[in-house]
Amino acid sequence: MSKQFDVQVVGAAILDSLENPTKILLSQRSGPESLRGKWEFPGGKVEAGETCQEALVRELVEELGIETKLSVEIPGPFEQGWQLTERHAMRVWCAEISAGEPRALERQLAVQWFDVAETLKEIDWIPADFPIVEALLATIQR
Ligand SMILES: Nc1nc2c([nH]c(=O)n2[C@H]2C[C@H](O)[C@@H](COP(=O)(O)OP(=O)(O)OP(=O)(O)O)O2)c(=O)[nH]1
Repeated sequence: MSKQFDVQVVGAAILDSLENPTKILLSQRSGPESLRGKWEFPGGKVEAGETCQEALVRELVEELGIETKLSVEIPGPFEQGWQLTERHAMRVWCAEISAGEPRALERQLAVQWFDVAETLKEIDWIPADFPIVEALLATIQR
């Protein structure tokens, strides 16, 4: 679909193993108030002069203190990925940690591993993430 979004966001589905995923690492937002306490894919906004993949690797270093290897993208319906709001769209990649122990280094309330198979659907996600979670589950369970 061809729709242009003003703000490009990138996020990562960080899995314990790309070959045999059992756990996923999520961040819990502290703000804004409407999203406080909700869980999300770690990531953030792409800055000028960066590719989406560069921005995602940078955000994961800044937010969680980890180096990551990105693998396949979870493709959304738009060129810019998945619609989050009228202005924001997010591209999402599967990823694996290559170095470091994840810690909440920025404004997150928490960073936590969740069981992919049993809990992914029961998590208090940012509502805009639901279709991405469905697509992720379809990708993983294939
Ligand atoms: N990182 C991330 N953001 C998401 C997800 N779902 C969702 O609606 N969003 C929204 C929340 C924010 O409005 C926007 C991402 O902004 P952000 O605040 O995480 O990015 P940032 O750290 O680069 O931004 P800034 O506060 O430094 O300006 O996208 C998600 O799964 N992950």
